Amino acid sequence: MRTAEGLSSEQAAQLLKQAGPNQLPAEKPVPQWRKLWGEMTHFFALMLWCAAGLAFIADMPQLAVAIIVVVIVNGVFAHIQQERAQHAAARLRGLLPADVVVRRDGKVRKVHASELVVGDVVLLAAGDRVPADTVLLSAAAFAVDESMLTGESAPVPKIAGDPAWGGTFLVNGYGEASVSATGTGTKLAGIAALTSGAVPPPTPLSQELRRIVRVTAGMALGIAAVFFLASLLVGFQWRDSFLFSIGVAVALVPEGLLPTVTLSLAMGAQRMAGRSGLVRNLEAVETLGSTTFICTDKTGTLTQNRMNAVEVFTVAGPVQVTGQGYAPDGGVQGSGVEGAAKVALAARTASQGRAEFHDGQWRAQGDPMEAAMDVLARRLTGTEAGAAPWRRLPFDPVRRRESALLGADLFCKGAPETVLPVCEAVPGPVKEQVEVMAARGLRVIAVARRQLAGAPEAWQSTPALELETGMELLGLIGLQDPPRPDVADVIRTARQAGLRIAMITGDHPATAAAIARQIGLTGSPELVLEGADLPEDDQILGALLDRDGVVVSRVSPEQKLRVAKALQARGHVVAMTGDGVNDGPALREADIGVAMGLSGTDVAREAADLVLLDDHFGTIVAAIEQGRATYANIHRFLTYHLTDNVAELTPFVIWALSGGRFPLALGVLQILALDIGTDLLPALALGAEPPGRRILARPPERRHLMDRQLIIRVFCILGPVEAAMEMAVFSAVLAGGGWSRGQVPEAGLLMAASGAAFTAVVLGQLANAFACRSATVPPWKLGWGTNRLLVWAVLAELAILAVCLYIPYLATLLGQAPPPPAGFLLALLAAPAVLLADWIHKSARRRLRRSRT
Ligand SMILES: Nc1ncnc2c1ncn2[C@@H]1O[C@H](COP(=O)(O)OP(=O)(O)OP(=O)(O)O)[C@@H](O)[C@H]1O
Repeated sequence: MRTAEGLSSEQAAQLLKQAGPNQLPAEKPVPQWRKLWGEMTHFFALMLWCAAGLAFIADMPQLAVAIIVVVIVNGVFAHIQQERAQHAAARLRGLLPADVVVRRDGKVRKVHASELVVGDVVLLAAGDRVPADTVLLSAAAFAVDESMLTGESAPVPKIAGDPAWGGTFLVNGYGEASVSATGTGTKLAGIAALTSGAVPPPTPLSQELRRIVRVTAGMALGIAAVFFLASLLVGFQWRDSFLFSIGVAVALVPEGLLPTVTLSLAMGAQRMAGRSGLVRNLEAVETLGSTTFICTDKTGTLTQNRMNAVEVFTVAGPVQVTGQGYAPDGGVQGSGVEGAAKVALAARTASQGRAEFHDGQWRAQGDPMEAAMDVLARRLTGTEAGAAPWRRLPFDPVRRRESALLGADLFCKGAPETVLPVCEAVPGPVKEQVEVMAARGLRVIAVARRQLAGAPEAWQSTPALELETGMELLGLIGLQDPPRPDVADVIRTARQAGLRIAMITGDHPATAAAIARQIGLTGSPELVLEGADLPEDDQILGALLDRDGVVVSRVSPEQKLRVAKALQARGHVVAMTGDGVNDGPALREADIGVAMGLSGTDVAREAADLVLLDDHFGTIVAAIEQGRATYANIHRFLTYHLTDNVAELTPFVIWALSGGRFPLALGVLQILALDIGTDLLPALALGAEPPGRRILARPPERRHLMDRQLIIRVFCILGPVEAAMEMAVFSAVLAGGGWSRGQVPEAGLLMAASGAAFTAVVLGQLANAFACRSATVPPWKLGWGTNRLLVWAVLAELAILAVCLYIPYLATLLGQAPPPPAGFLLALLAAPAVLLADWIHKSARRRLRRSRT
């Protein structure tokens, strides 16, 4: 059934129906109940379970039940958030490119990897992931990385007849292979089942969160113990003392924090995807936010990757080739057109990429530079590509050239520095001409030929380095690749955001410098380095590169890795792009490895944290913007949550300081109602805040989530004001009801006063939610309605407040009653009080910053 031409579409469709898609078996999903159980047995939850158990022992069943309800509600909520985040991550993974080149119906076509069937003939090139188990039909310099199957990282050479296993990566050469097993039938499927339990190492964000959990839990337990002892000393019964200490512990545990962080990251990731940036793990969103240095390549990222050969230089002189982009028509001006045609034909033979004519334009199939060679040959000779070479010596970034053997001839094209030295005679003006063309921003490719002596078979297995010697130089081709139109603006924006940018390219220094100048990337003074000249010492290298606008040309993948390490050693958070087969180590080493979705290799995508679906430099900056926004959001709702904790803890502190003479304003159940009732939705809405306009107008910050600014805001400004209002309202209602210090207030009065205190905290938090939207600007300047979700969330918060106050059963359970009208009016003041304090603090900070600068 299989022919060298591959299957027909009908055969493939039928086989696909029979065998099913070429997908690894889905990991056996963890049952929902197990996940839910996990949410109810993590550290915070265990603390609460203990509290509930102790409450039972202490004969407080109501409290125990309430705490259990809290654990369950919180667990379900966290579970829903995690599921949503995981679905979002899975959806994003589904967007990753997964096309495979096959022969079907006698034609070369692209199909989705999942559509492969046994018998398909796939075309593989260096950088590809082998899409299914295959047997090689032909192979040239074919070497695969099988480390995912065997753990062995050295590339394994393969020849025709050898198997190439699905999931491995082709790191060198090219070939054709026939699919022998797909999906669950592949070798990888068996192994994937074994390794699916592997746990990835913790990321900086998860470490930071663990730190916060440990600190807050430690604080909660410590303070609760102090309260327990204090209340015993004051003369309370152990049962009451115990009740207080549970209240304190519960008040200090930010229950909803972790799921809110996960969801916020997932939302950030989804927004990035909306702007063509795909993160491969959620935590990368946060790391992107703290990026300080971008190392970007040139072709396709800063330029359009629409190569066009505009000049051919032969010994007879330069020939200008006209024709816009890939437009079909084009002419030639200059002498020696015949010589130029010879150069073009040789370059095309040494290329695998081709151009196809569609909708009045040439479109690249494969490498755009090689497609440009095809267009050039068509323009100069009017001929289509002829017979295929019988052997290819594919491009690699060390040789920087590519050759093909056709009949008794070897045709070679590549970087002039690597082609000219292997030519027998290089006419004087050629080297000069390379510099002249490169200085105009052209990518210069040298083209050469060698006539092989004897029968071609004798050269069948001669290594590339031996074949590519003693050549005759045919000429130079100058290719133009215009910069992306908006890249200069993006670079300006990135600069405003305090990001440093370096161009790290494999191209010629003069070409790279010219493009860098065109797009305004070069710094002053201009610094253009060559890979070979980089200092040996890593510290000196770091010091040399640690500035804006450096161009490093002719770099090898190993040098890229050194650059990433050297900049990290200087304290930078480095984003590094890469698309080649050997870029994996540099991408993994960088804090953010960035791969290309359109032009990059599967190898690079596999190693990357961020995949640019449009290959555009601007997408990196947009992703950094979103990363910063997400970090700011986590900061926002952390500020919001912790402020509430201050208001929740204060009644206990005052009660303890007064030696138990001042009644307790809030009970444990009210605190739980605040934490998981009124607070959760506004916190979520803060996590969804869109990026602020000025988020890229600030320099990058590398800071802890719980930094000094947050601690001052929470514990010195917002928290104390909210707590002061709560206690003032509580005291006022008590006093209005005739209570005086030292007395035990009558139960109804205490409940009404407690209801007023509860109301004050909820309204204070309502204002706080708006205040937390910005760390510098008061909420009225942001516009009250610019985060719609927050408006809905505070409306829901008010509804929950009303339910907690006016549904008698619930109010009694919480230990409160609706406050009297005067108490209610007073509680309303909590909102403007928080806003006022926030405004004064922000203005003072602004003034301080101004006076400092
Ligand atoms: N297919 C090819 N055939 C021959 N020579 C090539 C080919 N591709 C690239 N070269 C040569 O090798 C040099 C380095 O190319 P390489 O692809 O490694 O650079 P790069 O890092 O991807 O460049 P950029 O930063 O522009 O994306 C090029 O400047 C060119 O001279």
